[in-house]
Amino acid sequence: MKTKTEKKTEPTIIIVFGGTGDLSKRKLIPAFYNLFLDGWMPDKLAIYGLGRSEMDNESFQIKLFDGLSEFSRSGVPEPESWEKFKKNLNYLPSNINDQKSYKELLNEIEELEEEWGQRANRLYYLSVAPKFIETVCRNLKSFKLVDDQNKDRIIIEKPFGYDKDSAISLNKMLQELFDEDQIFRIDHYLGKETVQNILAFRFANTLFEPLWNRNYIDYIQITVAEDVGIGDRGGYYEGAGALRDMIQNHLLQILCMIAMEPPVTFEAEEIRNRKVDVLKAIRRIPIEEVHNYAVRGQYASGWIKGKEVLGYRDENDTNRHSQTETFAAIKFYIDNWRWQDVPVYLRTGKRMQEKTSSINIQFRPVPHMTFPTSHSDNLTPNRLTINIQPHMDIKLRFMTKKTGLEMNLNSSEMIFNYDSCSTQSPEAYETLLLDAMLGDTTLFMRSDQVEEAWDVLSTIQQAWEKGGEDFPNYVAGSWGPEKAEALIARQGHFWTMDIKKNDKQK
Ligand SMILES: NC(=O)C1=CN([C@@H]2O[C@H](COP(=O)(O)OP(=O)(O)OC[C@H]3O[C@@H](n4cnc5c(N)ncnc54)[C@H](OP(=O)(O)O)[C@@H]3O)[C@@H](O)[C@H]2O)C=CC1
Ligand SMILES: O=C1O[C@H](COP(=O)(O)O)[C@@H](O)[C@H](O)[C@H]1O
Repeated sequence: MKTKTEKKTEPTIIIVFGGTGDLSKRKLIPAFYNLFLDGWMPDKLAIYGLGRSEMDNESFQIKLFDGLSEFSRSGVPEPESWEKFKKNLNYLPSNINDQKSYKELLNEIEELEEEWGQRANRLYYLSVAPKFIETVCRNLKSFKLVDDQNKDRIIIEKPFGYDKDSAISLNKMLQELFDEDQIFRIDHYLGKETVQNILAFRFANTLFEPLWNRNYIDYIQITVAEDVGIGDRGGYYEGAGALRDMIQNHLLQILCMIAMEPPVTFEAEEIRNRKVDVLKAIRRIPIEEVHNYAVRGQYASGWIKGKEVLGYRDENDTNRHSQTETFAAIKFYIDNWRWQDVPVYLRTGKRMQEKTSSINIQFRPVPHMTFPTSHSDNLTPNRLTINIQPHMDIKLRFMTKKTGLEMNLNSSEMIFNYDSCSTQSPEAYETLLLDAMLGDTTLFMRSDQVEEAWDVLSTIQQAWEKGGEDFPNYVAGSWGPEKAEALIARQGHFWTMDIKKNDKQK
């Protein structure tokens, strides 16, 4: 298997539908720029931003420069690097619904390829609302902008469908037009350094794998908490909610990486097969049982870090009686030999007290208490914490003797901290865009993964669509609704954010 360095990207033309949009400015162009700075981009490179807005190349470049200055991990571009990079940036006014635009795009691409004296790899990034995906794809095919004989690829942003049926139709349409290995369904969490590291941590060490099962693990928690609200994405979010926006993709994908069986090789299909096995094994929750397994919430106004913030219904004034959840917590079980009866708790929410994403693997308590109770007050079960962001580290909690003449116990931690690494972590989009250019689908979602993930959630979606929740039910700046505490407390478990006082071994 070749490394990325050995593969080296071939002459490439990148076409961003939605090039004037938020994602392009904040994530995509900064990612392309950093790949360029780090020498990953081919010498023959062109990036086309597409949108309806009227502007010329120069104003487009200025807009992107501002975006880079604000959002790129490398900060304000150095003049020399920027001058070199901006030569690759072009703007093409275009309307997705107008066939003339595809003809113009084809002319533009063919002229450039003629100038280069060769056919380039064409990478189409669909950074547009889901309703446009079909129109763009059908036109890419009919205008022969994508050719399956060449290394042309299409990146599709989330949300991928709205539910299982819509995802199946979307997949059907895409697979009619393109080969599966040309389709890159992106989930940016899979590009995060800390998420990719789960595979290295689990499968490049002998230490943890023997313990990684129901015999030693009591329960698993995955939290993705955000302190931001929905901002100006209300139009999209109102029709999505936390279940579709975060759980269906990011949290279930993290769960797959935690729970999957060891892959035999690091090949894309092998990794994707092992992940889809997990999704298939997740126990489906009967619709009448949903209230026992899943909790939803919506934020009211409150305070975050000393700043007063609006409630969801005020922030998103499209629906004053909105029943859209901005928080979701779910208890799952995975029905297989490794994980039978181990609860897996997922939770995510907006306007929570802090931005923090972490995975906690809670090990079982010791089977027998060797030490006298008076000396073991602090005895806590082992716990492995994988902090995804903003703190990036892996912590292993274990018991040690407290220094002194008595045999008293103390909880200690071993920490691997990414700050100690000599190289700065690339942004998730950098990893994923480079992989897409190289044709590596490992970190992208295959059609069956997406459909299976929707299937896992389908009864929850049905139950929640009926409405009936007394929203808003949590204050901005808290850790979500009280029911989320009860969901986990019922089994004597607790969310690790609130552990300080109660974290004693039973
Ligand atoms: N922003 C984010 O953080 C994230 C976004 N996503 C997904 O990425 C996609 C894009 O999101 P985002 O950038 O936020 O959206 P924006 O609303 O900011 O951008 C939408 C883009 O679509 C273009 N557009 C709209 N209608 C047309 C049309 N008829 N013809 C041509 N272009 C059109 C707009 O250009 P113009 O107005 O110039 O026509 C604009 O460039 C969505 O699917 C979203 O769900 C996913 C994860 C995070
Ligand atoms: O996909 C999405 O992710 C972001 C959170 O991403 P992060 O990398 O900042 O953790 C979330 O805010 C957004 O609602 C969702 O669409």
